[in-house]
Order: sequence, then structure tokens, then C-alpha cells
Amino acid sequence: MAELRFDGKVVVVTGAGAGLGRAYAHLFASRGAKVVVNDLGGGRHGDGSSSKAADTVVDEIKSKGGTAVADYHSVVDGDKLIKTALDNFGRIDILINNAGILRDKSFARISDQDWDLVHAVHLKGSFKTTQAAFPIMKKQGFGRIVMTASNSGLYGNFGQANYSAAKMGLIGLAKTVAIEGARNNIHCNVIVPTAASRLTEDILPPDVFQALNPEYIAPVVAYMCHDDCEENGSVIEAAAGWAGKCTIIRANGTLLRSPESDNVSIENVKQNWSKITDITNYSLLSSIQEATGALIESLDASGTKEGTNNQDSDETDVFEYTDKDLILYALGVGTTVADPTEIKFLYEGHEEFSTLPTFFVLPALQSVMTSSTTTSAIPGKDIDLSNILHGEQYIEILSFPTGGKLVSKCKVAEVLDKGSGAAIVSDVDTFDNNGNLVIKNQIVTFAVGAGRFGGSRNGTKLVPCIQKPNRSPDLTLTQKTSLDQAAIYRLSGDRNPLHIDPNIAAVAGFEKPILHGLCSLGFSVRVILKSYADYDISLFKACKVRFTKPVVPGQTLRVDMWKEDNRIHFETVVVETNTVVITGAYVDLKSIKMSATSLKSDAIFEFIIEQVKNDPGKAKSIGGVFHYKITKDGKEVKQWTMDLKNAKVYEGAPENKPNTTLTISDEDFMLLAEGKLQPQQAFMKGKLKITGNIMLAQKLAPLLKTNAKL
Ligand SMILES: CCCCCCC[C@@H](O)CC(=O)SCCNC(=O)CCNC(=O)[C@H](O)C(C)(C)COP(=O)(O)OP(=O)(O)OC[C@H]1O[C@@H](n2cnc3c(N)ncnc32)[C@H](O)[C@@H]1OP(=O)(O)O
Repeated sequence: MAELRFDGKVVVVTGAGAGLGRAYAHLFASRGAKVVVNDLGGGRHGDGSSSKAADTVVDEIKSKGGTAVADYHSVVDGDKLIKTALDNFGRIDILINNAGILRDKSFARISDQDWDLVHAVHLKGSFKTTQAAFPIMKKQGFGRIVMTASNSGLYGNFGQANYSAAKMGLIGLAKTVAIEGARNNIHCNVIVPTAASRLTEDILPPDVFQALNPEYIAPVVAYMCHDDCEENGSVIEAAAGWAGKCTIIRANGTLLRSPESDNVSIENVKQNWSKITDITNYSLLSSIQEATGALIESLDASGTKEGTNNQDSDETDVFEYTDKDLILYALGVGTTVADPTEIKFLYEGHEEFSTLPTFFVLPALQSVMTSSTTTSAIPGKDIDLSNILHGEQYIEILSFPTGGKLVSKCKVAEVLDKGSGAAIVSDVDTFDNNGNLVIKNQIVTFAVGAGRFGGSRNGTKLVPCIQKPNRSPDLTLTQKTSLDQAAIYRLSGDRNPLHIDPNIAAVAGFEKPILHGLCSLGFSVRVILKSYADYDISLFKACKVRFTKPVVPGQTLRVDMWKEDNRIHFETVVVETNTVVITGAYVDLKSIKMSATSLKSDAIFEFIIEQVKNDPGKAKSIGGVFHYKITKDGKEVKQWTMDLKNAKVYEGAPENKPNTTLTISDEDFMLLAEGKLQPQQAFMKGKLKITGNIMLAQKLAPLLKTNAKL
């Protein structure tokens, strides 16, 4: 086999002045790595410090032709230690957290200082060095980290309560770093060594001390750090030339309740104790997902319950609101006084003061967030705000609430195993003051990393998304979100720190806090209501969206719309990155009411066809044959004919000689149709080339305008 090498890699070994650390440093250096030999030079109890231990190992390595530098920092100053690697070698690829001290005392005699010092060096020290190295490894797309645990942690050991606890803590630390680092090719494993070292030299009998040569363990650690090694999140025990993986097993256990009863009593537990503790049959578990899956399997096998908790919530949730809440919400989804048609959402004294329909997602979200039904939907798996994203949303308004008090009831309809996550489908019914069901919401919460629990992938209760038509959009509108968008939107109730706290966002894997899904939904639906309902909110029926990618506050949202009868399909795109963030989405309206500003090109064409069909009498009364051309950059894009006399609209030139021909841009046609540009003026400005009877154009403008309001 070819020699496994570490050329070009930079390795930091803590506590490398003697014993295991020294053996690691020598081995890595002999295989081409540049090594930072860290050692405080302290005694076994953490007292004193000198540079000698590290210097000696560096000299030894150099004398064999290797590359190494010494570092004398305490691991508690992990960032300084990693800086030594960066200052000398420009990178850090491999980090071996090996430094440790002992303060052995029987449990009753352990002082706070004994406890704190052991924890500071083992647990906090490993945390500090790893946290300093992690972002660099992330950028490099490569990193290998080893934590050093101990059998004392796995099994306990007399006189070592402080040390055992710290060592077991390192296993938890490593397992989570392994999960968070995996996507960036950062692997974190644990070594459980039993070796002769400064810590054990006068504790172990001499013959045993001899067999426990650190050089038997160093190759195991080195391989765990090699590019070829796929292992991540594992605990490997090694001693005396032997190595083996340690893992967690769980007894298959027993169900403590019967199909008829949902109670578990202390007596049930006593009766079943031997089955609970019998490990003749067990499951081998390596992740929370496997633990959850195994639990669900045993629940399924017992026939008492489906694997997930599809239960009505016991509580009902009361949601009260005033005009202030309505205005704050409207601001949160981008409504502005800059648009005069939006003032009615922002001023309670306006004669048409209105509520944006999507405001009514809020009672549903509040009820899901305050109930435990969603977070406890997968038995054995804690779901909290740090690992959930809003996946999908459906809202249907059966009748617009009038009072300021609503009551919601939520239940988990189903939990889908989506592989990379679990989709928890929650149905929420909202009732008004008289007990009438007024709003139905369905919230799909995507619990990242909670998939593979053995559940079904496809749902039966999920309101489906619907694909957009296969043509270019009928209408497109663009709106920029503000940098403060999430900061404003969260005041409407969803105070998930993911949307405001950079540290929490980083833990969830985002560079910056992300916008609430429901805020992007509010923006998009508002744009549709503006375009196709002229902001008549009573026309809103229902809406469904899937959030496919996060939005960052400050980005520009483009809403692409397709009209199919009274359904407006849409897709929302972040303009700056050209990323589709909402897909499979639609708004159902009771009827269409085009606003003048949305009457453009194809939309006008379609609209006119409808109007001519619906009201041929009116069309005929205006009369005339229009030949309408759209040109772009001097080139003709499209031409239509509107034969109002015969109530016919068709693409192409008129069959008979036209009495009017307009050649006009989209924008000017709009101005003309809105009456803001007179044909004569347009003609004078050279914007409009008109042949024939120009008065017909003026007749057309009010027709469009009137029909737009129909
Ligand atoms: C208790 C409180 C509840 C309240 C919840 C709301 C709280 C709020 O504060 C939280 C928010 O607002 S978060 C902000 C808004 N949401 C987002 O930004 C999420 C954007 N979406 C994503 O990043 C990915 O789609 C992602 C990460 C969701 C999935 O991406 P991937 O893991 O790459 O999945 P992928 O490979 O694309 O597909 C795997 C299977 O999952 C299905 N799927 C994908 N996106 C989904 C989504 N958004 N919702 C539901 N299912 C989704 C896929 O269809 C696929 O399944 P299948 O193969 O069966 O089709």
C-alpha cells in the first residue's frame, strides 16, 4: 500500500510535550506535515509552566528533517494557539485536542477549583481551539479534528468524577461538531486512548506502563485525520496495539401502555423493568435520527400508535389584535405611503381602512408556536427554533373576521420523512368570536436534519403546490425589501432569533439572519392583490406557497405571475442572485379586477379579449378597428387587431384596411390608457405614430379604464 502522507497539511497538537501528544507530533511530521507543538509545560495537576517540553519536541522533529514550531499557550486561549499555526504556516488542517490534566479526588472531596480547572483544560480548552480552527477549515473545505476522551468518561472511575464528566462532555462536543462540520468536509472524531503518559506514569504498574506505548495509538489518530478516512462523529478506542469503535446501543425495550389506555403508571414501569433493562436484543444507534427511527419502529410494531404524534392540541390559542397590529403587519410586508393605493392599509382613519388577507396567517403561527404539537411531533426528537425552517404555507379565508379576537386550534395532520429533514404538517382552524370557522391555515415546518426516521415520504393531507404554466409570465412586479424588513416583521409576532441574531443564524448555517418565510409570502401576495384585485381584499380566497430558498433582508423580490381564470400562479425570485425562493405557488381570487398599472402588453390583450367577449354591446358602441403594435428597440414585437365593431380581437394585422394604427411602447400605451398621455401630445412628442382617426385612441382609453374597474 502507498504510504499515507500529510504533505502540505498543518497540524496542531495540544499537550504535545510528552506522551501521546509527542508521539502524534512526531508521526505527523515524519509523514510530511508541518506541526505546531503546543505544550504549556505544566505539571500533571495543571500547575506551573515552562517552554522546555515543547521546545524539546520541536528540536527532535527538526533534527529528523521535519518542520515544527513550538507554542506555549494554554488551550483555554485556543485562538492564540491557532494563530501560531496561521502566523507560521498560513493554515490549519488538523487539530488534535490532546492536552489534559488530572485533579483526582473522591467525589465528596472535589472542590470547585478541582472541578473548574479540569473542565477548563479538557472541555473548554477543546472548545476554544476547535472554535478558532473551525471557520478556517470551513473556508478550506477540509478539516480533521480529534477530541481525546477516556474510559473514565465512558464507564466512570473512582476518584475521577470531574475528569469523567469532562471526558464524556468531549464526546457530546465532538458529535455535534461532526454534524455541523460534515457539509464542509470537516470531520470530528474521538480517540479513547489508554497509554502511558505523564498523567499515568506513576499510577500504572511498570509492565503495563510498558505495553501502553503511545506509539501504538498515534497511527490510529493519524489515519482518522487522513483525507482517505471517511469516519465522522465516531469514538475509537485504542490501546496496546489494539483499536475498536465504541458505540451506543439501546435495548429494544418495551411499550409501557396498552392500545386501550394512554396512561403510563409507576406500576407499569415496575412490571416491565426486566424488559426495559434486558439488552439481549438491542439496536445499534449512531444518530438522533436512528434513535427516533428505532423508537417509531417499536411503536409501529406494538400497533398502538402511528409513529408520529398526530394529535389535536389540548389547548386553544387566543389571538387578539387592533388596528395597530394591522398597520404594523402591513409595514412588515413592505406596504408604503409612497404608493397612494396602499395608504388604506396604513391609516386607520382612511375611509377604506383594510386588512391585508395574509395578516391572518398570524393567529395560526402563534398557535403552532405556543403549542407543543409540532415540536413533539416526532417522538424522541427535540425540535426547536434552531433547526426548523418554514417549508410551506396554505391560507384560506372563509369569511373575513371583523372582531379583534380569534381562537385557533392546531393539530399535526402528518409528518413526512423527506430525507434531509422532516416536514411536519400542521392544520390550524381559526374561529371568530361567535365560534364560526373563519380561516384555515396549513403550516409545513421543515425540521432540518430530522429526516430518515422511517416515516412516509408522501403525504395525503398536504395541500399540494401547483406548477406554474409553461410560458413566460403574464406579469412581473419587483419590490425591494428593506435591510430592516425582518426587524420590523418580527414585531408582528414571530420573534424567532434566526431572523435577527447573527450568531443564531450562523449556528443554523446561514451567513446572515434570514427573512421570515411569511414576510416573503406577505410581499408576494400583496403584489398579486395589487395587480389582479386592485387591492380589493374581499376578492382574496386562498393562497399556497413553498419556500425553496431563504431570502436575506435588503434583497429585491421579483414576483412573476401567470393568470389562469381566477387563479394567479406565481413564483418569487431574488433578483440579486437570480434565485427562486417561492415555488409551486398560487393565489385564488373570487374574481379578477385589474389595476390600471398592471394592464400591460399581453395582459391587456387577454383582458380585452375577455371584455370584448363579455360586453360586445359596449365594444360595438365604440366601434372602429384598431391595429395595435408593440415595438421594442424599433423592432415590432407583436401586433393585434381589435375590431370593436364586430367585437373581435385577434393577433396580427386587420383583415380589412385599418382606420387607425398605433405604434407605441408598453409604457406609453399605459399612459395613454390611463389618460395621463393624450394622443395629440404623444404625437407631438414623436412618441406615437398614428395614422387614421386618432380620436378612436381616446375612445379606447376610457374603455380600458372603465373595464379595469369592472
Ligand atoms: C414550531 C414553530 C413552527 C413555525 C415555523 C416557522 C418559523 C419561522 O420563524 C422560520 C422561518 O421563517 S424560516 C424562513 C423561510 N423558510 C426558508 O427560508 C426555507 C427555504 N427552503 C430551504 O432552504 C430548503 O427548501 C429546505 C432546507 C427546506 C429543504 O432543502 P433540502 O434539504 O435541500 O431538500 P431538497 O433536497 O430540495 O428536497 C428534499 C425533500 O424535501 C422536500 N422539500 C424541499 N423543500 C421543502 C420545503 N420548503 N417544504 C417542504 N418540503 C420540502 C422536497 O420536495 C424533497 O422531497 P420529495 O423528494 O419527496 O419531493
